[in-house]
Amino acid sequence: MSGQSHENDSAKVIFLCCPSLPKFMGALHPAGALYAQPVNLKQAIDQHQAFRALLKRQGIKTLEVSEVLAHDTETSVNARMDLEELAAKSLIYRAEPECLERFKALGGEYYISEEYKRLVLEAMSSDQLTDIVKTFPTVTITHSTRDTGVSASYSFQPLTNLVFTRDQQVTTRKGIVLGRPSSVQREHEVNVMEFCFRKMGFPTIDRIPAPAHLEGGDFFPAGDDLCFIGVGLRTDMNAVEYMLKKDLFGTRRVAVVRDDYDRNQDRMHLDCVFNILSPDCVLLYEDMVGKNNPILRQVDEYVKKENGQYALERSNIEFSEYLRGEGLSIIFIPAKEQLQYGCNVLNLGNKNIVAVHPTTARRIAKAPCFDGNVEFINMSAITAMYGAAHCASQVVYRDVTGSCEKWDGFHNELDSSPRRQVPTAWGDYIGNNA
Ligand SMILES: NC(=O)NCCC[C@H](N)C(=O)O
Repeated sequence: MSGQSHENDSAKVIFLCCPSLPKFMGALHPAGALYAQPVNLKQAIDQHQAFRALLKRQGIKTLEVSEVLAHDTETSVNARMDLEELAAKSLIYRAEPECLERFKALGGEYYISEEYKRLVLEAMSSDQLTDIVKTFPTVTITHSTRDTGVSASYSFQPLTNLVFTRDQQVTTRKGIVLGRPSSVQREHEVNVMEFCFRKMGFPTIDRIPAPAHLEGGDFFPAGDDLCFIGVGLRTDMNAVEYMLKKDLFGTRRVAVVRDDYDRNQDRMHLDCVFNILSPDCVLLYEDMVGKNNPILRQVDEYVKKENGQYALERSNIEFSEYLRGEGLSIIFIPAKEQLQYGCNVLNLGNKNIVAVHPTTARRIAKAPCFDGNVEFINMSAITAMYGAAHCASQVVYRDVTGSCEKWDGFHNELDSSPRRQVPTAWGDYIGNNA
């Protein structure tokens, strides 16, 4: 059970990840962790909590990664063992290479063995296991001449960007497709999200294979007929071709929005420069518009043929021209607002927009083409990490009927769509907002 047809359909279930220990580690060196600026962790946590509370007020079920990892582990041995298994894959024991032979000769192999690791993990609390999953520690053992006979040093590959739950996957009409991030700092995030989806009863339908790269911030659903996928700094054409070939987008047309020239971290994903506010109104970064613009985006449109295969139908269409051709009105976002995540709004459905830039919020609210509601939320400590409301949320289920009903997850009588079934595990989930 997962899927979304249009960015403006009513969001029902959103995966989030509250900033925590990995963020603390990332804040030690912001640039190395793919952050824009130094990060105040307390502010990031408070702002993220406010974001979650806003979603809850709108009747949306939010599933938080750490809570999901720990969910049921006190009452279900199966859940506990699954988490231990994931932690075992995230914790690496190794011997200092130059000591290896001597280490073995002295019988030290046990201390880097799977057996010892399992013993260690079995005794840990769920919170400890969750921290292991999120920080990916490597423990390097050397031989010591005293006490226990071994000495440890530590290094980590913390999941410093897991807060941006948008990016590890895309949720299309067909369901969740696991991605493959471009940045080495983000490569372990996908397995953690996969674990969470499976645990909460949201099956994934495929996974982008190497060497292709796909990040969720590049994807927008725009109805049964059309979706958008950005190709540039993060997502590549290999991934798009894979998705087209396996019909993972599920729409008749796929608009590939090419960023051939810009490829800038400030505009790393499509959701940094574009967004969908309603069936007929979009946001677009103003300074990339125009055929002669040095950072223009161009659209190649693929159309599904009678044989079920996609074929390239039109190419090199300037992005704003393409949008207008689709009958969409455009609200242009100036550079200053784009840099502060003006475009990175979250559409909760039925034209309910969460905006993180106050001027952009007002710009949308007064635009003649927009007749929905805008709520402003301060996410400055999250934008310091190069993302905002859209990046920090993965909508895994949107209701096509447009219902604004609060959904409890146990049943949804309005949903008659054959491609969606009532979820299993997450209906019982006791999160902060249950
Ligand atoms: N969809 C998005 O634009 N996500 C933001 C990701 C920010 C993160 N620091 C990154 O560079 O990957």
